[in-house]
Amino acid sequence: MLPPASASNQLNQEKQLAAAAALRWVRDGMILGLGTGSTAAHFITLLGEAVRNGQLRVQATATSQASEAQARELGIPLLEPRRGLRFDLTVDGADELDPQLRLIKGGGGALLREKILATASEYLLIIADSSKLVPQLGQFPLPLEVVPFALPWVLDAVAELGGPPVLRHNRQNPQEPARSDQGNLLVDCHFNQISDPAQLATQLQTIPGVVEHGLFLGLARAALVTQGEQVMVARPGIGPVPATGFAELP
Ligand SMILES: O=C(CO)[C@H](O)[C@H](O)COP(=O)(O)O
Repeated sequence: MLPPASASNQLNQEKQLAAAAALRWVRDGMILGLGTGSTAAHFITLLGEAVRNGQLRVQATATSQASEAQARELGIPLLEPRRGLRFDLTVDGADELDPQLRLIKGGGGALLREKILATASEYLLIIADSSKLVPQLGQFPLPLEVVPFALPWVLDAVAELGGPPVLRHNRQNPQEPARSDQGNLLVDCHFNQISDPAQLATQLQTIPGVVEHGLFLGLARAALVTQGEQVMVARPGIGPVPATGFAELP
């Protein structure tokens, strides 16, 4: 097994390769959704270069304040939310994806805006390193965005569902809870194995005070997952097979 530093370098390289492959799915004139996290950040960097070089003219909306700041700094034209706004393509990372392209997202705390943009997109393309593809969801703790007042009751309800909940803390200031861009709390639920993601999603949706959960079901149309140096493409229930490059959108 690789030592941790080399393993994380390798995963970072895989993220960069997946991001570079995703750039080839972007067409001139597209309206894009920009994801959040380290893999999405690689994509935004490459997109910014393509915009600066005049290779691509696009407009975009970001799924977090962090991604928005990065895109603004790189000169990517940004669109505010408005009625009727739809995205041709949203490119985002994931914490876990299974062979049906069901996802766990929200490790970076942006699950609410990520789900809003994914739902408003014609095409959600996931980019990921090889560690993210799993046979069954649940090893990665499932994030919830929770209204602060509701926290105690949400913790009780999630514990009853069999996913021991842990309130996420601010990395810079561990005494404080982590907050989403909306000012809500984040709770990570340790289910370990999620045998029926659809049933769990329904159960979580009915808990008052849960603003959103990190299960993304039926939203991803394709995923670019790098294994070593090879970028693979997976579609729900199909693949992964080596990605061939251009014109992957149906
Ligand atoms: O859902 C997310 C943020 O809320 C990210 O897409 C997810 O956490 C993956 O992050 P990374 O690309 O850094 O591994």
